[in-house]
Amino acid sequence: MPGAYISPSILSGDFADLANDCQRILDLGADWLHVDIMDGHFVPNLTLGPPIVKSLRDHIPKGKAFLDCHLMVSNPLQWVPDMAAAGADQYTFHYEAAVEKTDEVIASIKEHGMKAGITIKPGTPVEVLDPYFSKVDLVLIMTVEPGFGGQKFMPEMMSKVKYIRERYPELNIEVDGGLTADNIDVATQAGANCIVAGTGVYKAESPRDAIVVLRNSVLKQQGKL
Ligand SMILES: O=C(CO)[C@H](O)[C@H](O)COP(=O)(O)O
Repeated sequence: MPGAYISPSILSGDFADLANDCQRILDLGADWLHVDIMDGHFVPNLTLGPPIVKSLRDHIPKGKAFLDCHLMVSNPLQWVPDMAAAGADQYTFHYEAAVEKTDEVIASIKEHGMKAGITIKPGTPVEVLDPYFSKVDLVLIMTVEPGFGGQKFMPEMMSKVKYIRERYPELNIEVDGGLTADNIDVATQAGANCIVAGTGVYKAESPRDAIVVLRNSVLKQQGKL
């Protein structure tokens, strides 16, 4: 059975005080840090890139934080070496940006010593990932259109999570977009065990409690609570 991983999206954090902000979220109980990298081309927003990941890594060394990086970029192969050198732990790329090169991207991520994740936008059918489930460490099902935090969770994406969970009981399945304490059970009942939450953690009255609620929902579904 896979673990329960709560991965607050630092997109909702304080970019001008990033290291302290990330340490605060870790101290509040986060398992991973979700790092949203957007190139202004694959999605209509610009965020951060390898230099900032490296800088963050210099403040929070390997082993002290698992950097769960989601690359919303048009050329995922291009950024693998730079992200590995910057200290990323997991490199999740979009199938839509790598259709012809998917195997090559997965191989490159692994050669560079990172965990490999693959993801799809809401409009992409889950079956396109059939050849890759056994080759990756994580599948991310987007529950909003990628590009911005603070959007509404799309429950209709849960059929994709169920499809994967039925076939791969041990695979890490991550959900990302609009997850909060109010809708988390829908995602964990479908089989999600890695939970990204930006607004749902950072804007919660108690981010610490929000992390506990998200994790407990995963643990309950796994019969561990
Ligand atoms: O990938 C993302 C946007 O593309 C973000 O990680 C995601 O939207 C998290 O933010 P929120 O929980 O506020 O929706």
